[in-house]
Amino acid sequence: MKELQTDVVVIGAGTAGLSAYRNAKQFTNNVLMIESGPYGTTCARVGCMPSKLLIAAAEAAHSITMAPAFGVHSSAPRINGKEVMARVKSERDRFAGFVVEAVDELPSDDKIRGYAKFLDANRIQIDDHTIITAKRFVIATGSRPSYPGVFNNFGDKLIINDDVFDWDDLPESVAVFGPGVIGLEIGQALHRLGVKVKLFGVGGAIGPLTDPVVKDYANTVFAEEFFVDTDSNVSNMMQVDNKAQLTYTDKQGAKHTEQFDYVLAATGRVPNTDKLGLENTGIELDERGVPIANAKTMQCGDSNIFIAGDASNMLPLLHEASDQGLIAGQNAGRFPDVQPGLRRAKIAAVFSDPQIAMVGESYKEITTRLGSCDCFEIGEVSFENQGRSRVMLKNKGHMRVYAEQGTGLFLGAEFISPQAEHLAHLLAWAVQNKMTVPQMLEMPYYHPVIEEGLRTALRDLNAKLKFGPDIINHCMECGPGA
Ligand SMILES: Cc1cc2nc3c(=O)[nH]c(=O)nc-3n(C[C@H](O)[C@H](O)[C@H](O)COP(=O)(O)OP(=O)(O)OC[C@H]3O[C@@H](n4cnc5c(N)ncnc54)[C@H](O)[C@@H]3O)c2cc1C
Ligand SMILES: NC(=O)c1ccc[n+]([C@@H]2O[C@H](COP(=O)([O-])OP(=O)(O)OC[C@H]3O[C@@H](n4cnc5c(N)ncnc54)[C@H](O)[C@@H]3O)[C@@H](O)[C@H]2O)c1
Repeated sequence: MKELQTDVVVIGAGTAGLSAYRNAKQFTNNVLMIESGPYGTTCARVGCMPSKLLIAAAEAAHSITMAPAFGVHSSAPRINGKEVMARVKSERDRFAGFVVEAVDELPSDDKIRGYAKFLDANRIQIDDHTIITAKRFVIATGSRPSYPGVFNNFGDKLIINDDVFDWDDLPESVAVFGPGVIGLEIGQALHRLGVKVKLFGVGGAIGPLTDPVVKDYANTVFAEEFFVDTDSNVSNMMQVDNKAQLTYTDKQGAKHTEQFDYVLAATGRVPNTDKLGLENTGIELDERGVPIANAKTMQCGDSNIFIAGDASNMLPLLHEASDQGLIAGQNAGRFPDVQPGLRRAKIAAVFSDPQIAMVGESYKEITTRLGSCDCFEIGEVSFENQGRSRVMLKNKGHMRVYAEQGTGLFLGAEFISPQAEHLAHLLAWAVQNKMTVPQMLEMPYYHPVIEEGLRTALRDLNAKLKFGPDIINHCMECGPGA
């Protein structure tokens, strides 16, 4: 067994780990980074980037399908699955290649390959070849898909997101379990690329939404396009004749037994903290075995251990992994001088069509915090008659915006709409700048743009806060269809 000593060990070379490594290095040269899997990060290899590449192909196909509604006719799209997957993989490899190149440039003595496990609060063992004694640690081990054990009945027909991006061709049929972010994005993209998709969920949940009005709208709009049952009843899961077979009960109560080429488990992810030997460190863990950390410093209790990225189970998103890695890395580097870092306004976007976005406090968080005190108001807008959205034939969506009574402080929003990714940024900037609804209405709005829909929602909110007049339907000074 090789023995090493260092100041800081970063476990995991994903987005959070790389950020932590770089930032810890600002304070000490003695930083080691441990990685058990391939370099390249989850985001670039099997996450954000390949999923958006698949969605881009689906959007191309969908725009051809929609063209006749504009009077533009061509033959129906012919989808070549091999070419679709070839582009997804070659572009994905390009993105992941940049990360691998960056890792290659790091000093080779700083990088150790193998699976790290804590022996105690100052020692980790890597596989069966190295023991490292370190003063501080950053856990940046990411997350992995989690699904009920019964799914294993599908045998090798059960897949996770990673497997989709290994395909050389598109399959004929996929049953997707979990209409959360991954299931919705990949499920709708596959459907638009001509794959027979059935998307099954539980309890009516859809995407990350918590606002019942927006959730209901999203449920309806996706179910109009393809088979989505967010409150499904599925049984008899098994593999038969080299196919995944299951029985589901439809909304009319009829039972259907169907076979699929694959079942995609998109039923959520769990932090990779359960096999790290954390019980040997003395740090406090929550009921899921995830270290309890300070969200401003990423420090676990007052220990020498920090955590970042999906492993922290705070907000499993790329920009959060990067920010948390920065904070954890700097604090591990300069420990015991631990300082709070910048935590930005919350923002999340789902790249479905229509897109879904959440900004600031969610409906669930606001109602939990403020209960039924009537101290917040909700403004809303439908995008069905919104001018720019109708022009583009993208007029599907509903937005709800929340603000505090009395102060008019903008708190957050949940919505499904065209170009939600962009609206979400405007709103997140407003949350971070602690803007009030009247201040947001003082900002410029061009015409005709989707942002005019946001303005309508804010005007509605402003009126409900008693800061402005009631909203007028078809208001003339707003511009036609605004
Ligand atoms: C399909 C999909 C689509 C997504 N799309 C988006 C998106 O559009 N936008 C967005 O913001 N986010 C998206 N995400 C989420 C985003 O990818 C993650 O939040 C982010 O990649 C997490 O980074 P990380 O550094 O925490 O983990 P990772 O990048 O997974 O890094 C963790 C690393 O730790 C290593 N490791 C684990 N255990 C050990 C150990 N014991 N010893 C050594 N090494 C270990 C792993 O091998 C891994 O390389 C998506 C995720 C998925 C799955
Ligand atoms: N666009 C993006 O930013 C993006 C894209 C993909 C993933 N991500 C990140 O990855 C995280 C994980 O995504 P995810 O989609 O795996 O998880 P998720 O938590 O978003 O969704 C899981 C879904 O599975 C459902 N579910 C649970 N058990 C089920 C069962 N037995 N049968 C059917 N449905 C079941 C849940 O009700 C939920 O709707 C997200 O929270 C997000 O932070 C982000």
